[in-house]
This record gives sequence, C-alpha cells and structure tokens, in this order.
Amino acid sequence: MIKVICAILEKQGHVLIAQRSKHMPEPLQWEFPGGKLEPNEQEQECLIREMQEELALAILPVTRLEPVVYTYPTKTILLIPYICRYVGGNVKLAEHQEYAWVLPQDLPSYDWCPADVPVVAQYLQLKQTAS
Ligand SMILES: Nc1nc2c([nH]c(=O)n2[C@H]2C[C@H](O)[C@@H](COP(=O)(O)OP(=O)(O)OP(=O)(O)O)O2)c(=O)[nH]1
Repeated sequence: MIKVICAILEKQGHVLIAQRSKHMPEPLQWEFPGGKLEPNEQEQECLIREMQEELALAILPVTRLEPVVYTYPTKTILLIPYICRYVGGNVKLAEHQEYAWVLPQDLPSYDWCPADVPVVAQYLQLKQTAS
C-alpha cells in the first residue's frame, strides 16, 4: 500500500487546493497537495518537502486527521491528511495545472480525487465541531 501525505493548508480562513495536471495519475482532479512518503522519511518531513518542491511554500503540519484507504484500479493508497499552518512563500506551480484558495464551505463543489472525498467531509466535520 502506497502512503501518500497531503496538506490541508489553512491561511486567513481559506484552504489551498490543487488541480492535478493532465499528465499525472488522476488527471485534472483536485487534491490536497502532497505526495508519496519516501523510505526512512517522517510524515511531517515528507509534507514539508513536497510542499516546497511542488508549490514553493513553507508550511508547518499541525493536526493529523484520520487516514483514508482507497483502491484505484491499479493501486491502493493510504492517504494521510494533516491540517497545516502557512509559514511563508508564494505559490509557484511546479507540477499542478491550477490552484485555488477556497472557503471551507466551497470545498465540496470541486471534482476531487475520489480518495479525498472523505477527507473533505472529515475536515468540514471538524470545523463545525470547533466553531
Ligand atoms: N498528493 C496527493 N495525491 C493524492 C491525493 N488523493 C489521491 O488520491 N492521491 C493519489 C494520486 C496519486 O495516485 C498518488 C500520489 O502520487 P503523487 O504523484 O502526487 O506523489 P509524488 O509527487 O510523490 O509522486 P512521484 O511524482 O514521485 O511519482 O495519490 C491527494 O489529496 N494528494
């Protein structure tokens, strides 16, 4: 099973989401940016690296959410989400097609990678409980 770490990056009440390019697996679908955990890497370390490589952003992972297992036709992934705090940088796309800072309530209206759908639900649930 492939472990994928993803960031729910919060900044001024908005959340960063990214659209996969047509050359990536799961083309043109939206995701929480991140990537595969490498051997001998800590989850938070992986996320800090991926956010820097893919988006030129410095972030701090804060809260680990419940991981989601999802089976695609050719692979099974364990998607591990972290709510993250923005530290610095301006978005510079290296791999993605597009990005957007969206209000939490608008998250459900995007065409998500299927593995992310329960992550969005979990995040919104948590936000409701917190407020
Ligand atoms: N990064 C990320 N990947 C996701 C999410 N949801 C989801 O199903 N995936 C899938 C898409 C890919 O099949 C896989 C992650 O691969 P990736 O291509 O983003 O990771 P990577 O940058 O480390 O990969 P690579 O280019 O080194 O092969 O997980 C998500 O929210 N974020």
